Amino acid sequence: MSTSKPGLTEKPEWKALIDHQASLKNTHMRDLFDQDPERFRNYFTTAAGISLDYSKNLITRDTMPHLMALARACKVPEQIEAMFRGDNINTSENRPALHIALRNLSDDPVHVGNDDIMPEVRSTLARMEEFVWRIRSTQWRGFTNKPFTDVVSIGIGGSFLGPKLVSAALKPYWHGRLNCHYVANIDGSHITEVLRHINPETTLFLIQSKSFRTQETLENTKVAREWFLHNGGDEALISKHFVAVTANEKEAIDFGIAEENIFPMWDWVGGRYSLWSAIGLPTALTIGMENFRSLLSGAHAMDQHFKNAPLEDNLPVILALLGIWYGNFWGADAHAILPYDHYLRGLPAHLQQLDMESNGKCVTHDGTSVDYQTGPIIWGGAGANGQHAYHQLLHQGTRMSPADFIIPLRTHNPVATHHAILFANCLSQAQALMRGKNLDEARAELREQGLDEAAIEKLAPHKVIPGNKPSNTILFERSTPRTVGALVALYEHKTFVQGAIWDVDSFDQWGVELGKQLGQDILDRLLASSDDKRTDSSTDGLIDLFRRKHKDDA
Ligand SMILES: O=P(O)(O)OC[C@H]1O[C@H](O)[C@H](O)[C@@H](O)[C@@H]1O
Repeated sequence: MSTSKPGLTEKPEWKALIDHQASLKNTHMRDLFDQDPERFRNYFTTAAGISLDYSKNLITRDTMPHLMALARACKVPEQIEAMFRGDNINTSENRPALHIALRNLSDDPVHVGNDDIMPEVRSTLARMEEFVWRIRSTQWRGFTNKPFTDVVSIGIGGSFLGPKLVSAALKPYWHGRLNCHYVANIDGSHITEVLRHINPETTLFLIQSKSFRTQETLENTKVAREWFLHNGGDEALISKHFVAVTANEKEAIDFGIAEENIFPMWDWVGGRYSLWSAIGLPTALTIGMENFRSLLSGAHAMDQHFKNAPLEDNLPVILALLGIWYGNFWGADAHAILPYDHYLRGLPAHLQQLDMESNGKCVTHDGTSVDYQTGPIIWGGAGANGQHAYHQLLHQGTRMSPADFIIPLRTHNPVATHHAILFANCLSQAQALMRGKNLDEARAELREQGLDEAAIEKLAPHKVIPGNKPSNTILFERSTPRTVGALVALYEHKTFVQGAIWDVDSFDQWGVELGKQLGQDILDRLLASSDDKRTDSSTDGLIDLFRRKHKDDA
């Protein structure tokens, strides 16, 4: 590494963690639980309505102090301050990352340069409020004067996953007549399937794109517009049915969106952090503005906790450090997000973008190549479904993937004893991962079933479950706007802390650009009347296949 400052792996705190990990290699978590009856209490903490049990981790009383020392050596507290202060922490794009301003419900200013951005944030919220009221109260109607029944949000990436997650998470709070649909993919089947079921007279389109340059979003918007014009609408009626959220007002206007129908976005909000802005309009339209403000208040409560709590009690910091512990010192490549809540089933997809786009980086702020692992592969899905599918790998596979079990204490839908069963499933999975089953236990179990000794010896190794697999359990009262807001903000800040330790820019995403550039060139070749350009034999061969097939079709 050609850096003048000592790199992360040269820090004494890093080296101390390597030694500490070596000292724990032969420790089993079940012994740690047996030795300390207070273990649950010692590793349980609550903030902003979210509780975290992190007792089922490969940690002793020395581990967290070591990790906290690393966080301090990496100036995590200073970096938290810098984020809240509005410093240009997105160094490659020379901008701040101020999603915290979008849910700043205090009277405190938030500055970008010398300007307080809060008046603009508040006035946008007020505009959203008025818009939501006009649609929901049916003051604003479709071109045949019928109230809207459907909202179609067209957007992708950060302009899709966040609002989709939150809208689904808060389904119990949907009230009124509005259905909400999302169109993201450039696969024509996506928009076709949505348009098939809606009526142009009663459909409102929300075009969601920070840049207003994203191919998928613009192409899908063109299709929606054509569909509208061919099904009773005309140019003069577009402004009744098309609304945009963007930081690029000019291109939205050029595209044909009426100026008064454009809600602002700002450079200082990353797409994957934007569900709190007007990008959240699909959510606000379905749950109402009061609930949307509660969502913001939950996130704000987590922001306050993150900003003010000591590192030792700081939920995002604890989660981040545990992730560092496994990714950098135990060789884990992945991290599982396992929501035991039907409404939160979109959380793994949202966190995939949040975490992998933020911390999937290989150079530090100053452009030096890292010599350590950065962001993990985020994966997961709803429990208990996953137990009947991929949990097998968690229990007996050779790879390490720490997991977050996420579950509300109470359900919106108390059906029979379902919630107790769901809760039992969640706890038993975490317990099984922690305890496992050793060879003696496997043998004893088979003996009880009456197997002979030869059969026992044959089968027992297959029934051994190593255990010692780490997990967190994240709990809250119920999936409400406030708790969902706090939960999503918790993961945003966790991601930030990890990026701060790895010294990467968590707010850019240059890696996604190359595919876009090459995609345009390939598209030109697919559609051209002839193609004699050559790049590499695989891409050329596949282009030829497509071209031949479409020539055959024609
Ligand atoms: O909101 P837009 O400008 O349309 O961007 C949509 C998405 O596309 C990009 O390619 C980025 O990878 C995402 O971070 C972004 O959220």
